[in-house]
Amino acid sequence: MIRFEGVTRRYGDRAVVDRVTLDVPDGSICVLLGESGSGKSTLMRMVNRLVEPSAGRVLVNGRDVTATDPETLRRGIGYVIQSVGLFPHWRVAENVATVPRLLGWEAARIATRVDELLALVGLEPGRFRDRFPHELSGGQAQRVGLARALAADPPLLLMDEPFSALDPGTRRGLQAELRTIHAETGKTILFVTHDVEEALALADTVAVLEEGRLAARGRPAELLERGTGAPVRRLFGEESLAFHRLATLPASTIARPEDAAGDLPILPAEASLKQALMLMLSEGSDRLAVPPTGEFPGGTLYWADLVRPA
Ligand SMILES: Nc1ncnc2c1ncn2[C@@H]1O[C@H](COP(=O)(O)OP(=O)(O)OP(=O)(O)O)[C@@H](O)[C@H]1O
Repeated sequence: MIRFEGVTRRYGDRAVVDRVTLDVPDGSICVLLGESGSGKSTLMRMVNRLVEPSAGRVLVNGRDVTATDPETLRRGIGYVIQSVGLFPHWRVAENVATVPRLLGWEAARIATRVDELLALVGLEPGRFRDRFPHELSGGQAQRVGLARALAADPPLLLMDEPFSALDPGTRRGLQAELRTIHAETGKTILFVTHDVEEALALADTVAVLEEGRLAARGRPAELLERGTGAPVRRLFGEESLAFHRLATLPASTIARPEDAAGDLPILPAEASLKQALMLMLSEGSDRLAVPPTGEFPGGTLYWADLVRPA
């Protein structure tokens, strides 16, 4: 779906993006992760032509983006940014309808679509469609920004640190909702963040940028395998690498296939080993019951087993 082919962007004699080659498959969430100034936003902005490459090519569906005029290109790509950028004098419904109006949809179709999208992003249409942006919390405004980006049903979404300004609880809630929306809509999502936990919570694949170069790439569990390279260790922190690795492994992988005896705290099978560790600490228990689900027959998770894969 998106292909970066040897993409470089120079400002003066400095390459802020340096020969990046990367594929983002259809329907996946790829997170660009790196420290401030590593070139994440610049790389992303070459997809919708807010920045042009100095060398190399960006292809969307096999087509070089420079072959499509920027306006047409952008109408087919949802874009969500940290500052949201809602029009302050337009109501929520008008903001969400920006692209459908540009595309000339009929009023009734737009109204239906707006309500459908507000519900999708967790805002009750009756309560929110007529509000102005200043009547929204930061988290609600971000939800409206996401609804607006999804309005014309673009197959591709670019999200540049969309949740960075939110408090941790709201941020985790929106991350979970983005995963649900992704599962329901099958969009291809390119997501920029400098937050390693956010990357692990969202990504199918993580692409690590360091000083403009692609320093590592893989599924979260692959990326954090023992023996991972220096850029990943630097970014995740040497001393917390093992802790982050637990977040990439599901509890079901190491639960012992035995019935939970007694009254143990319950952990869902799809929870990560990091969540298991947190539950053990908060409940003061060295065992957890993992109930059966799907293929998983159920079992018991032991503290002693948990510390081994880390
Ligand atoms: N228009 C520009 N002119 C000159 N330098 C630029 C320009 N845009 C970006 N840069 C530089 O390119 C580098 C990469 O910037 P970019 O915004 O892509 O990084 P980033 O990884 O997204 O950082 P952050 O997480 O802080 O947003 C930075 O050093 C920045 O100062």
